[in-house]
Amino acid sequence: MSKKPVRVAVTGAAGQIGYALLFRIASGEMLGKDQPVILQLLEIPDEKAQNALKGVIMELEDCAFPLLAGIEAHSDPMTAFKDTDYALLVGARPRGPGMERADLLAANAQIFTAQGKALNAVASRNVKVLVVGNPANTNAYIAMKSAPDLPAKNFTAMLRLDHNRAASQLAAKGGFKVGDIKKLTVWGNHSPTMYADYRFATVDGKSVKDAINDQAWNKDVFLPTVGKRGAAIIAARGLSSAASAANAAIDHMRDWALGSKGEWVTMGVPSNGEYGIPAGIVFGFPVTTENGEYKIVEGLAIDAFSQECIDKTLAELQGEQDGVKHLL
Ligand SMILES: NC(=O)C1=CN([C@@H]2O[C@H](COP(=O)(O)OP(=O)(O)OC[C@H]3O[C@@H](n4cnc5c(N)ncnc54)[C@H](O)[C@@H]3O)[C@@H](O)[C@H]2O)C=CC1
Ligand SMILES: O=C([O-])CC(=O)C(=O)O
Repeated sequence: MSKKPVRVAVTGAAGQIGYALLFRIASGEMLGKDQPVILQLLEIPDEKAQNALKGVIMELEDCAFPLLAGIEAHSDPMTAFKDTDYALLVGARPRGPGMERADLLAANAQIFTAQGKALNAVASRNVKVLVVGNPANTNAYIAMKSAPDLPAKNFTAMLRLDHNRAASQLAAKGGFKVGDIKKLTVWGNHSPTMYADYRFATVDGKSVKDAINDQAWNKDVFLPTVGKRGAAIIAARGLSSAASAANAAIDHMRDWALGSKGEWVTMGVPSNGEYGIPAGIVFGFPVTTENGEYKIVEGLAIDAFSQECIDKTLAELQGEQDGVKHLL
């Protein structure tokens, strides 16, 4: 018997990431090739954006995806999020050249307050929320705090792009196949302060750190390259990353919904105090996922260098959180 369709809300559906994301959700890459989906698409109530959304919907129709059980266009989160099982909060202003993601805080914070409230009011009580719009960790925190009737653990932020970038850089450096790298993680904020950590990573059971054996490269090349990759793409393309961001969103949701089969993945999730991160801070952690739930990998040794990196990214997140206190 075929499965009952699930509802997937996507905001910013007519934007660049939306355009790289929706077709893959509709083709079953996110929730499985046997899972029908109803897309509930949100754009701002502006004629140009709504027209662009219409065009995207026409293209979705023209793909004749067998798993696409319905498409809705919305301009109000209260209708877009009705009964939704998954919510991908992409819609927000992207940064341009010379901006840091934190510069978007003021512009984007109100969006996530309103959308958190709407999720609280109308979404499925089990809704799985992924915040992509920047600054992603703090926006996820804002949405979570604005939705007190939903479980806090259902609000996550995207650090998977950083995780995938780190894997790709390591593969190039060590001559590994990217898919063979296990137990990699990125701690903290989706910003240049993030700490991509390959101390535990393995390829075929062997230590990646031992194989690379180059702390100067780690500190002076790898961490800045991964941390500033978003800016490098803006400098090259004139626009922020979109296809790779959509790909990471698919990876994040797929693993959360369908399980990581024992492998570590990175998700930005509200801390319960793990590794000394104060409860409630939405922080990148290594997690494993099973049966629709994620679990933070605990008990990892944190050396002095790692602690310094973690403290730095935490301090930045706490600063961002302080900056939005008045909205919550
Ligand atoms: N977490 C991550 O790893 C990454 C995050 N991003 C962020 O994702 C966000 C979206 O990026 P793009 O798609 O490139 O931007 P874009 O400007 O191409 O599209 C954003 C869309 O969101 C819509 N929008 C704005 N406010 C909205 C609201 N309140 N409700 C619904 N829709 C709304 C806009 O009309 C626009 O169509 C940006 O904040 C960007 O910085 C981008 C790449 C990676
Ligand atoms: O850098 C940006 O503004 C977009 C983004 O988050 C990324 O590519 O990591």
